Amino acid sequence: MTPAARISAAVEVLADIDARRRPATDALKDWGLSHRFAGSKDRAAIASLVYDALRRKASAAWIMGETTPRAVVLGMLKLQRGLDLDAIAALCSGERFAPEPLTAGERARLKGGDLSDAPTHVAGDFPDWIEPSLGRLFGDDLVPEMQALTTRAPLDLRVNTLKVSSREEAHDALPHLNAVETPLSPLGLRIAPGEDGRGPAVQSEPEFLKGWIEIQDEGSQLVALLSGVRPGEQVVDLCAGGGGKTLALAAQMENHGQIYATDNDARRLAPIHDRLARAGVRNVQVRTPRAKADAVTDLDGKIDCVLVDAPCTGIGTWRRNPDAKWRLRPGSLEVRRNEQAAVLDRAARLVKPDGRIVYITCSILPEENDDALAAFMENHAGFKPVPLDRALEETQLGHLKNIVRPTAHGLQLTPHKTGTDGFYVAILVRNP
Ligand SMILES: C[S@@+](CC[C@H](N)C(=O)[O-])C[C@H]1O[C@@H](n2cnc3c(N)ncnc32)[C@H](O)[C@@H]1O
Repeated sequence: MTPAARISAAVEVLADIDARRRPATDALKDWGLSHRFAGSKDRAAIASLVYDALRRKASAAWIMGETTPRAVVLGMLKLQRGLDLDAIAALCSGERFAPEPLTAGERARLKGGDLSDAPTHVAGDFPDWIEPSLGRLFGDDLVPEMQALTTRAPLDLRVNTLKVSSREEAHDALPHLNAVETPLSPLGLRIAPGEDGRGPAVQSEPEFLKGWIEIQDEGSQLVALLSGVRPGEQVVDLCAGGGGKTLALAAQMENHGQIYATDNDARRLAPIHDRLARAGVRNVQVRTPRAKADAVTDLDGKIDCVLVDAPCTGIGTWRRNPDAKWRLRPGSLEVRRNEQAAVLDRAARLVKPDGRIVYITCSILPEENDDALAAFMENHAGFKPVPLDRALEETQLGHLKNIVRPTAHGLQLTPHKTGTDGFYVAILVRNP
């Protein structure tokens, strides 16, 4: 397919997403099935155009003065891909499979359109109803913070110290990936996104299959390190899901002590078994829930650290899931808030005196972060947040002190500040 034909295809896919209100992955898959002549490179390039258009949906429509899929793609080519008017006009030749030639109005918009008068939610490409909440966190930094969430994320790897002695060893074994060390996590390697937005097929590398490396955003690595889990502790990973954090905790504990990994959704937990085996983890007991039964009741009051990697809106991962932002609704935030209250309540019963809850989300909404903890502490007087500086020093992460955004009870990582996904973490200690 020509580059122009790929643009026509992206416009078609965006129209399908709009018309049928469906996730981008489904629309892209259907397009691929009904256009079997398109090769994998074409499909990747079209997906990349669609995701870039979703990243800049509001701002691209603003500079073009209309919200059609064609306008959004044209505006994105200017804003996200940095193409000038001539380059965009050359793609829109009207020839077979290429988009129709630019109209005079489109030319004028592509030449002169900018975001100087755009409302904040347009300049930052997010739904307007979350502006008051985001404003509470970011203040004057709101637009740059949200613009950083419209960029493409790199592919980060965590080096598994249960299998490899150092980050350098893993790095040197994978020279063809052109990875660099992550600046903040001592365990991370970073691969820049390719031109089509795709990273290399890391999962088929022999080193991945041997468990030397895991795919994990640097932010996720940092919040796991901040939990401060130590060899010998008793730990519950209450929302373990596929086990991303569990694996990181096991490596920090050097396979000593015990982690109980559970989740209320047995299907989400299922992949953890293979991942634990591959990573050489020996100190994790997976507690799969049976029917609705609580799988960790026997541990109440006995646990040093309960990790609550809470269900959340996932706003902090919008770099990776840009279509999620346009599907977010107040109702879904409310559902997540109720779930967060429920998991925190459950965590409280597990913690022993002087033990701690480490609360994590991949969200930047205060409602899911500080507010959730404030509500929790109102009902659980025995829990207090650990001061940020102390938590960072104790986990050898003092270098983050002037980079992260402190909040009332924890800290916020963001693409703008830390170059990571938007993770929030807070540590609450139970009275002795
Ligand atoms: C952010 S995901 C966890 C990701 C995982 N920790 C990782 O690092 O890959 C949140 C998880 O919380 C689980 N969850 C939601 N409500 C829960 C509850 N009441 N008890 C336990 N797990 C719950 C969801 O099934 C989901 O797997």
